[in-house]
Amino acid sequence: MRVVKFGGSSLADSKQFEKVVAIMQADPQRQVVVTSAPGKREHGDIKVTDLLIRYCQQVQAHAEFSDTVAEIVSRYAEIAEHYQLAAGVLGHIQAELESLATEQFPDADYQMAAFKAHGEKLNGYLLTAVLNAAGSHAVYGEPKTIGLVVSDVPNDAEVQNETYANLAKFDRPDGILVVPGFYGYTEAGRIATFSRGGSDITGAILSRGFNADLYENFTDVDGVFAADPRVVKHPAPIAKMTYREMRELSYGGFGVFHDEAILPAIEGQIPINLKNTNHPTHAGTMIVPEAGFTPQHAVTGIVSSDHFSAIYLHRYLLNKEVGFTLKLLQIFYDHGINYEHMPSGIDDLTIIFDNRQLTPELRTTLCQEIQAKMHPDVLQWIDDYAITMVVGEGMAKRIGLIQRVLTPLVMANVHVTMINEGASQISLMLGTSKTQANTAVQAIYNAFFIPVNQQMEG
Ligand SMILES: Nc1ncnc2c1ncn2[C@@H]1O[C@H](COP(=O)(O)OP(=O)(O)O)[C@@H](O)[C@H]1O
Ligand SMILES: N[C@@H](CC(=O)OP(=O)(O)O)C(=O)O
Repeated sequence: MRVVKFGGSSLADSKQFEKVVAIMQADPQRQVVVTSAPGKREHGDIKVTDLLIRYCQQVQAHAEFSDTVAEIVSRYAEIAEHYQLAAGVLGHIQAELESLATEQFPDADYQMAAFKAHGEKLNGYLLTAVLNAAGSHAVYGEPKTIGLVVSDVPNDAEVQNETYANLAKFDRPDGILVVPGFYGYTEAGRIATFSRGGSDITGAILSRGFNADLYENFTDVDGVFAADPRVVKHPAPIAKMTYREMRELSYGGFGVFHDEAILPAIEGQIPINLKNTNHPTHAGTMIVPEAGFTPQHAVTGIVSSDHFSAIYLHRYLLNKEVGFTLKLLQIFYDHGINYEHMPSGIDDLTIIFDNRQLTPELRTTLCQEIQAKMHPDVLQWIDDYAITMVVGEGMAKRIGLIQRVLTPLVMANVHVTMINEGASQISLMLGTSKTQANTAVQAIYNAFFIPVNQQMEG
C-alpha cells in the first residue's frame, strides 16, 4: 500500500481537488491520504494556515475577527459548492472554526497550535466528503483516533515512539483513510503541531507506522531540482537521491520537503516519491536508502539560506583552556538557543545559529553574558551571514572537488568567509554575506551542471 500526501498548493481550490481525486482513484494502492491546509492559489495569495494564525492573533488581542473567519470559510466553501456537498459539510466546518474563538486553552501557545491545526483538520474532513461524493469509500481518521502522539511542544512538536505501536494496532478501514497532516495530540490530549511545512512529517510517520511500500509526496513541481527554481532558472531535475542527501538539502533550505520528514522514512526504510499533482505522469524524484545507491554526479544539489547570525570570539591561548567551549555553550543552553555550526581555529571560534530564535533583548543579554563570563579579546556579532551547502553522495571520494566548488566563486567575485567540510563527507558548507548567497548558488550550479560551451554562450 501507499501513503500519499498532498501539499497546500495541491489542495488550494476545487480545480486542484479534481486532480487529487483523480490521482487517488487512479491506483487502489493509494490507501492513506494526508491533507495539508488549502495553500496559495496563485502568487501573492494567502495560505489558510496564515489566515488561521491571523485569526488566533485577533482573538488573543480581543480584536475583530469576523472578516478573517469569513475569508477562511470561503476557501472551503468554494470546494464544497463545486462538489455540491450537503450543506451540513460546510456548516460543520464553519461551526468548528467559529467555536475556536470561545474555546479554553492552557496557554497562548497551545491556543495557536489548535487554531493552525484546523487548516488541515477541516481540509481532511472536506476531502473525505469529496472522495465519497466522487464514488470512493473514504473514512476520516483524526490523529487522536489513530494514535498519533507528539511531544508537548505546542508549535514544534516531535512524534513520540508509542505512535508506531498505536498505528500498528490501528484497524485501517477498507477504502481510503484520510488523515489531516501537521499535528498530533500530546499525552494530555492537547493538539500540538509540527513546525511549518510539517504535513510532510505526518506522511512519513504514517508510511512507517503502516509499513507502506511507498510514500508519495505530491507538490507543485516535477520533483526535487538540483537548485531552488526561484534561484536558478530551469534547474536540472534529480531523478534519484538518498535520504541523507535530501535531509542535508532540506535542512539547507530546499523548501520542497521538510527535513524532519526524512527520519521516519529512514527508520522504516520507506522509499519516498516526490511528484507533481499538476503533472502526475512525470516520474518525479525517488528518495531512497544509501545502500546500493550509485551516484551519477559529483554534486546532487546546491542550496543556500540566510537566516543565520554568528558570534565570533578571539582570545589568545584559547586552545589551551580546558572547558572554554563548554562554558560558552552553557550560556546558549541557559537561554534555550541551539547552535547550527561551530568552526574553530587555534585562538578563534565562531558559533553560527538560526537567528529566528532570537529577540533583540536576547541578543543583548547573550553578548553581555559572553563578555562577562568568557572575557574574549574580540567579540563580534555578525548578522550578515548566509550558508551555502553543496551536497552529493558523489563528493566523498573526488579529488579536487573543493577547488571545483571554489573556482567559480572566485570568478563570480564571491567572498567566502567560512568553509566547513561536513563530517558526513557528503556536504561542503560555505559562509558568505546574504547578498552573495544566490550568486554563490548560481555560480556553483553553472560549474557543475552547465556544459562549459553553454556557459560561454550564456
Ligand atoms: N530544489 C528544489 N526543488 C524543487 N522545488 C523547490 C526546491 N527548492 C525550493 N523549492 C520550492 O518548493 C515548492 C514546493 O514546496 P511547498 O510550497 O511547501 O509545496 P506544497 O504546498 O506542495 O507543500 C516549489 O514550488 C518550489 O518553488
Ligand atoms: N499548512 C501547514 C503545514 C504544511 O505542511 O503545509 P504545506 O504542505 O502547504 O507545506 C503550513 O503551511 O505550514
